Amino acid sequence: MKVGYLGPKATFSELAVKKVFEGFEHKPYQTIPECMDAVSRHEVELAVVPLENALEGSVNITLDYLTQVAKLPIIGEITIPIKQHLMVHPANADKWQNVEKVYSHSHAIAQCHKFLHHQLTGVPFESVSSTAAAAKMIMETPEVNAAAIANELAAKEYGLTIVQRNIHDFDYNHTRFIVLAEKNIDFQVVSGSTHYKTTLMVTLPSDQAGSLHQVLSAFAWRKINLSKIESRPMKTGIGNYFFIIDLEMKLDEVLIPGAIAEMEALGCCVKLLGSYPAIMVDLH
Ligand SMILES: O=C(O)C(=O)C[C@]1(C(=O)O)C=C[C@@H](O)C=C1
Repeated sequence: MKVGYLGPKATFSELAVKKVFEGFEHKPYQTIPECMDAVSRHEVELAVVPLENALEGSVNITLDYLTQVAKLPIIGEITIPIKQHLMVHPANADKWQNVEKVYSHSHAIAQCHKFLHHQLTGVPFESVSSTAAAAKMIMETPEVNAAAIANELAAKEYGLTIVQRNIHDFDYNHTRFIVLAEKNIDFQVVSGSTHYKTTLMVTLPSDQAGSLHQVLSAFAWRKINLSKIESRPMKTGIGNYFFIIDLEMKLDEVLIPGAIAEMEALGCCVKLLGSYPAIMVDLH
């Protein structure tokens, strides 16, 4: 079975895939939408893409492309610890404090703002498609005194020298990855996890005061615990949002269907994005 992930080799996405999908064929893709399209094209059976980082929040392209274009079921979630390091080409190791530019994924840069502000004040940074893509670029351009923010595996994969370790601003740094598949693949068998979550996409009726309160009440009186609610633009005009709601329970036959029916009766549009096992992986 093939698993697509945000590449190139040595991204945090690959770390998650290597840890959970041992024995599967792993296939890197340049962007998150390309990962999802590969599942839709049946090029791979599964895709693992980043959804949310503990310091920087949601990876918006994942949410938007999943809900607006790919519309693939979420069948699993993998959370891994994130350690960001500053790395340079070995030829530039002794002059890293004078780097001309820092490259990484936008979320990795955001996780290291304090370090960049205090240790590399005024040095410009540029977002690229992933942390490993930044590392690969630094390896290919030794003549430029630039740095990448990436993980330990990327330094090894691309022969870079880590000049500053753990530059992320806060210690408790994790990223949630979602596993997407068209086929009904049982992630509990792969992960061994029995901790389930259910994710819904809810659009409120227009111009109905109190509708969000009604949505939250539909879960509250059923004692369904929410672990997240987040709004995202519908892209139909300023102020038009949909809500992503994570429930801390597996889809059952009474409570969640009852809450969905109640919300729909109140004029909401509700879509089940998935009910799936979630696993926290220790990379050691
Ligand atoms: O670029 C990578 O290495 C990724 O796997 C993407 C990603 C992300 O999008 O958040 C994953 C974990 C980190 O938060 C930094 C980047």
